[in-house]
Amino acid sequence: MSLLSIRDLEVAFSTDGAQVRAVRKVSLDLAPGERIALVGESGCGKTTTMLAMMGLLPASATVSGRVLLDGADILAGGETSMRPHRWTDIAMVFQGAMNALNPVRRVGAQIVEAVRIHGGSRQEGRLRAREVLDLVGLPADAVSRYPHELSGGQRQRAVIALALACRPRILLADEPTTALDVIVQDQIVTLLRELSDSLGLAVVLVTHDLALVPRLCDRAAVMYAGSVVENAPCADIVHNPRHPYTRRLVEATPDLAGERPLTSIPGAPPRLDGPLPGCAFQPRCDEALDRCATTAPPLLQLAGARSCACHLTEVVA
Ligand SMILES: Nc1ncnc2c1ncn2[C@@H]1O[C@H](COP(=O)(O)OP(=O)(O)OP(=O)(O)O)[C@@H](O)[C@H]1O
Repeated sequence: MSLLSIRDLEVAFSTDGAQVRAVRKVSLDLAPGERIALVGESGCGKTTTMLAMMGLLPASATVSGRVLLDGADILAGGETSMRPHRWTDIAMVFQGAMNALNPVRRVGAQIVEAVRIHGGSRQEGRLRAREVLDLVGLPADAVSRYPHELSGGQRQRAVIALALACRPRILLADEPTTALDVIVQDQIVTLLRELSDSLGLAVVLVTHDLALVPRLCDRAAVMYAGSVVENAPCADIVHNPRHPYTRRLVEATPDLAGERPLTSIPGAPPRLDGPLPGCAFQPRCDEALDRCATTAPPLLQLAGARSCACHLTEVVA
């Protein structure tokens, strides 16, 4: 059984009389200790999918579908069913979190507080703070440092330590290396991989940078305009992509394009506040068939534990 399964997740935001359908029928599975990536251009629904898993969407959001933890739906009961699992089973490193640590509280105190909020004593909190700071490779004196006394990479390690405070089984990491230099980026990716291996921690990495994905993850789900258009083991995503959008993403990624010339993807993703007839990628796709403009392709299961939503794949299959 999967540790976490998302089934037919839909999220819409009400804004100025319009409905933004940010997440459309997304289904994902995560096994214990597995590492998956959600990739795609800005605005394709990655963060919204993560926030739905944490039960942290704003009041303007309407959510449907199921989020199953150990087979039980934790979305159906709203906050009452989500709260017991937030941070203790599923934790999140938010986008930009390293700059959102409380600037006037020592790092250790912030971890002690997280433990106490979840029922631990101050003494347990102090012990756990030392443990998690050690786990993320920070020196023992980091416990009494203020965030501004740490480097960017150290602050990101502290944020990861904070997320691990209540021993979650799943870590959602939203753009955890953005705004860090390439050497520190590499250190954070290595840290996440080592933590996942040593703690059996399942990881969902959210990134727009496809080059990061094979360095950390077992498989990747590519999102476009709120939907998963391809889901496959990382090696297949990078070396044998089936969806034209995935192919264009690989060709636009410096570290993955190899000998091929780098090409950007023409045009922009569609607006999500109106109808999307047919395949959402069709206006930017140079392989589109007539039916792509009118009929949305279903997400087809293919051999090799992969799936793809493209009429061309259907033709080949
Ligand atoms: N609170 C909100 N109210 C209205 N629209 C929202 C809200 N949050 C997100 N959206 C819209 O939902 C869509 C998906 O956004 P989301 O942040 O999930 O994408 P993303 O792929 O994570 O992109 P990024 O990497 O830029 O965060 C976008 O069109 C965005 O404008």
